[in-house]
Amino acid sequence: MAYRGHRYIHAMKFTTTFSFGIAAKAALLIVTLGALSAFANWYVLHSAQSLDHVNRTMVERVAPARLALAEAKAALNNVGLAAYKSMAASELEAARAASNEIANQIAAVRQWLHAVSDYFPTRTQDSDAIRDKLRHVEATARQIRDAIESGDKQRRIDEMLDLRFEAALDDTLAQMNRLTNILGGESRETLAEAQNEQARELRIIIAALAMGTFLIVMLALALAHYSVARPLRQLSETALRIREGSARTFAYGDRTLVRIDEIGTLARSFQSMIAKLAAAQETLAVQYARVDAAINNLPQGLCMFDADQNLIVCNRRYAELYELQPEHTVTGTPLRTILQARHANGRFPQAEGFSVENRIAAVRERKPIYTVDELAGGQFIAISHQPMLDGGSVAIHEDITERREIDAKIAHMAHHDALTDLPNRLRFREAMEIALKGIEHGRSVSTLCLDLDHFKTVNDTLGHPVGDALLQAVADRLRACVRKHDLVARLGGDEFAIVQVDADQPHGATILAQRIIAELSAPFEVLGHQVVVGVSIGIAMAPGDGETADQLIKNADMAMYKAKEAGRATYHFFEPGMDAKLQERRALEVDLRKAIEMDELELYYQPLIRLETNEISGFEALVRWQHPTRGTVSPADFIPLAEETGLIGAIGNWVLNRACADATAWPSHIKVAVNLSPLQFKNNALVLQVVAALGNSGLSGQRLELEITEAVMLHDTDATIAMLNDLRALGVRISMDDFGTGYSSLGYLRKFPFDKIKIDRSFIQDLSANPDSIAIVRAVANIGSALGMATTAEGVETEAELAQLRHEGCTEVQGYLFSKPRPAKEIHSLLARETCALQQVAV
Ligand SMILES: Nc1nc2c(ncn2[C@@H]2O[C@@H]3COP(=O)(O)O[C@H]4[C@@H](O)[C@H](n5cnc6c(=O)[nH]c(N)nc65)O[C@@H]4COP(=O)(O)O[C@H]3[C@H]2O)c(=O)[nH]1
Repeated sequence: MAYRGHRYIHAMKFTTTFSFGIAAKAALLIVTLGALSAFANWYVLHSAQSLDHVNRTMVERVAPARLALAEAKAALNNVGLAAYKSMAASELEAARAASNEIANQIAAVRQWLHAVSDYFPTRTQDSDAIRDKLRHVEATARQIRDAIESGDKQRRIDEMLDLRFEAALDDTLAQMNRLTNILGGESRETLAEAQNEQARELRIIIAALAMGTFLIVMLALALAHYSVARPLRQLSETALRIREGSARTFAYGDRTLVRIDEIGTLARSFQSMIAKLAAAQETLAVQYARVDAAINNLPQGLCMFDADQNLIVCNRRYAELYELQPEHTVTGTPLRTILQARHANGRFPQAEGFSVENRIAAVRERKPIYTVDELAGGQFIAISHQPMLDGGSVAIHEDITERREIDAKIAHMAHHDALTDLPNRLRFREAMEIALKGIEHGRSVSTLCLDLDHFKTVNDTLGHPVGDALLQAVADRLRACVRKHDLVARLGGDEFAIVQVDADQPHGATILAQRIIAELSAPFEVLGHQVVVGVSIGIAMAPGDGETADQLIKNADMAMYKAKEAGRATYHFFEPGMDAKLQERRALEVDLRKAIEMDELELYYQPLIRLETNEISGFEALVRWQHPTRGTVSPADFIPLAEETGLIGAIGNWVLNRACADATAWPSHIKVAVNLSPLQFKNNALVLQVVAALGNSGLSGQRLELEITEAVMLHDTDATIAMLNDLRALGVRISMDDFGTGYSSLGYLRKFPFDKIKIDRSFIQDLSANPDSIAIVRAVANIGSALGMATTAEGVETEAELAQLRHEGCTEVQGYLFSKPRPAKEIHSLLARETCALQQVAV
């Protein structure tokens, strides 16, 4: 707006200045012509007046001259002669006066003659003749006066006067009269001639003036043409070239540009405007090139149509997307032609309801359109079509095929477990909700929650890759177990769930659970390992056990825990009241955390008896939890919970430190045995923790015994053995605990030279009833003896068991027969009375 205003003011200024200049020049011309005309008039008038004046002068002067001469003659006639003749004094005076008068009159006549000579050069001769006569008259008059003055020459004067003076006067007068007459006539002629001459001169002057004016006008016109019209034409041509866009500079030389008038100003304005336009065009060209590059490099197709649905512009991607030929992307191509071309080459949606006419009609409605076209080959194009203010439209076409695939993949990932590709918890919940809607129509829905038995051990011992492969294998078997419309999901870890619909309940869920247990109980071959796991299944049925997905999942989960408690590899239906147990477990976890913080844990010690000497060789540290309200909580209850929740690390380290510290108060030959969870071996700092416990307490490494289970040996064996060797290097003894309950691989005994093998309590309790147990105990005792390892029998409760174990070659025993685990403060009294007690059982 400011720019426009500026231009307008500039134009006004120019117009005003230019008009003023032209007007000033025209006025100057008119004034010049007027002045010339006025001068001509004045000159003509002046000339006429001069002639008239001459004429009048001549007439005026001839008359007095003539009169003067006549009077002189009369004076001479009347006075002069008589006076001269008488010579009377008075008369002489009169004669002198008359003579002076004659001289005066002659002077007047001479002046007249002078004027005649001036104005009538043709009469100069006549004038000269009269002058001669006058000289003669004068001479005569002088002689007479001289004669009068002398008085001697009276006679001669008479003679002279009589004869010559009169004659001279008459002759002179006659001449003058003749000349006067001639002059009168000549004066008129001359005047007429002069007037004619003046008229002729006037005509010439006027003609000259006219010619001059014409020339001036022509000159002015030429000048105007040269200085105004021509530059204006140049400017107009330049303006035209500017309009056509071909003007790059003001192409008419420097002369116009350096002019200091309005044309110069205008030309310079044009020059500046052209320069600015050129710069603007250059900028525009650069910007256009950029925009063009940007448009053509857009990953989306772009097209613009005018109000008549003719193509204004489209980019390369648009042509590529629809495989359009170059002739279809030419500006002006109708939308219909383009759509028809797309239709013909198969780049238009083939689905029902899609047609060229429909699409044209939709565009014509001038409303935004957002649509996704599915093209042949499964390609999806998202189209965003926007009407423009000028009636046209602009559209963006984007190939979203890949994005849709990614979206689908993301959606799949959001709803599926990456490891097994089974639906995840989210998807399972959704499926449950959908299934539950069918309850109103009499459909049955049951939820089965599955948890693998011993999976944790597999994972901890064989490593995650085996655990993962096992989960995948489990998923495959589960898929094979269910019907098409049932859904198997992995909820996380080793937890799976199934929603079973339209089955005859509870029979259907029972059959399914039994089938799954049977399938999953069969050994798995994973990554070169044969793995045996079981599964515990909890079942909840809608609507009796819950009407919402969350309720059913929660209740099936509780039932599953019940199945685990029931001995694993079994299933359990949800029953009211189970909820409380789960709550109980959670409460226990919270309390355990608190217990660690509040130092509520305590160590009890159970003696180990060396059969060779019947003496206490050491004590096994067994953790106890003195709960303010629950009383003493057994480690069998909270150690698995601590392992599941990761609290075992803190508990294990506390036990280690406490046991070492307590043992320092015992006799120096008494050892202390500490249980280590397999999970503690996952911590690389275990060796350091042991060093710290020994260092802090001052206990010798030889007095510390670490009990590990077979599970420790299953996991990352090399690293574990390295750790065990490091511990051994501290002087610490390593025992294999609970031998016989796990895989009982004799290979472990070869891999690491344990100091002791502890035979699990279950074999001891079976000794009397089960001959196999005796054989196992004997074999272990023999192996221990062969490998130089001590063998400790756990859970010895009876004399018979003791005798049998002694017989079989066990080197050490532990059990209630000797003592239950006792608090640390009782160790000394236990040691004091050991001798007599052991004397009794040693028999
Ligand atoms: N019926 C019967 N039981 C006997 C007899 N003699 C000993 N016991 C019990 O057998 C268990 C021996 O410990 P374990 O096999 O290492 O089994 C332990 C051990 O695996 C674990 N545990 C205990 N304390 C710790 C600990 O500090 N750290 C770790 N990691 N585990 C521990 O808890 C398990 C159970 O510990 P406790 O309840 O103290 O149970 C102890 C002990 O009280 C007997 O004659 N008859």
